[in-house]
Amino acid sequence: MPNTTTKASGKWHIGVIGGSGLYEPGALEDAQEIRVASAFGAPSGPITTGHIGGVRFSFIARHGAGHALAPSEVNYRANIDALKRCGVTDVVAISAIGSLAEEMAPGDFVVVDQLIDRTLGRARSFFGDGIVAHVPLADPVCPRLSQFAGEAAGKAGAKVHAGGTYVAIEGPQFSTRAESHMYRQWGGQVIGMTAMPEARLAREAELPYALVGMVTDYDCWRESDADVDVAEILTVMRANADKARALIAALAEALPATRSASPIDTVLDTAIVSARENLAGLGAARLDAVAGRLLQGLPNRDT
Ligand SMILES: CSC[C@H]1O[C@H](OP(=O)(O)O)[C@H](O)[C@@H]1O
Ligand SMILES: Nc1ncnc2[nH]cnc12
Repeated sequence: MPNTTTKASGKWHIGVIGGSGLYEPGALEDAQEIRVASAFGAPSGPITTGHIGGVRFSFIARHGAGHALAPSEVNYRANIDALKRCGVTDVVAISAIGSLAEEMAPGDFVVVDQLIDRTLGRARSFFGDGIVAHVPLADPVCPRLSQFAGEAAGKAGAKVHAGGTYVAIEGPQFSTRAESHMYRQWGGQVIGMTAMPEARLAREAELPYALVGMVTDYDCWRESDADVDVAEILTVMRANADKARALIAALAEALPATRSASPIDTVLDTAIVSARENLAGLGAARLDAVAGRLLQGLPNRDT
């Protein structure tokens, strides 16, 4: 189902990336499961696409069916590229997160607004191979989409924190106690293993990105609390999965009828520094979705 929406249509098409414990999106009208090939390798799995009200949603489970992919094994580029190929206009990611802040308690939802990247060696850019792009990332999430996602989380019955700095660690091990204390000193409020490079790549693909984290634990900094373990995370996530699906449904209602342009839609206009003639070169072939807007009309030297 390539490119069923263009941003020019004024219609929302929300890509949802479901994290730990959220492997399917809930009821979508006329739901279809599709396999989308990406030039960047295999996405985590099929995409389920359908409508809620007038809004199209396309859902991918980040860790794949049966949670087969570790955070370092997720092909973040393929997932974002595949969503873009479906015609997604905006991406909402839903994640399990640990809390580094007393007031963000297990069960609460946090609409993340800043990220600290401690991941190592993950493919973090679509560009290279002759095409150099430097997108701005000062504010790595879209404030407009985050606002709607936060409203939707509230309507779904969650206690919502508007804003929070997420520390993305490589994992798969949880943090040491010293690291956990250090991240708190850095100003980290929540912690996870997947928001980077996902947010970077969404920005490069000109997709506004929002991240709603569901707090599952207090990591290992809090003396009165047991140290985080997976069983604890999955118990809280299972209890919250219905709320996450309700959030998706509420988002369809929270969005205005028409999608107006976002500055993120055209961020590549001023980010690509390589000579324009290089855009038709070798590296451009696989950028047909991510940077297709800029490549249209250029001769393709690969064919
Ligand atoms: C299953 S526990 C740790 C795992 O959960 C979070 O995943 P996601 O962000 O996809 O919900 C965390 O980042 C770790 O990958
Ligand atoms: N404490 C934690 N550290 C890293 N990722 C997590 N995901 C959920 N809880 C986490």
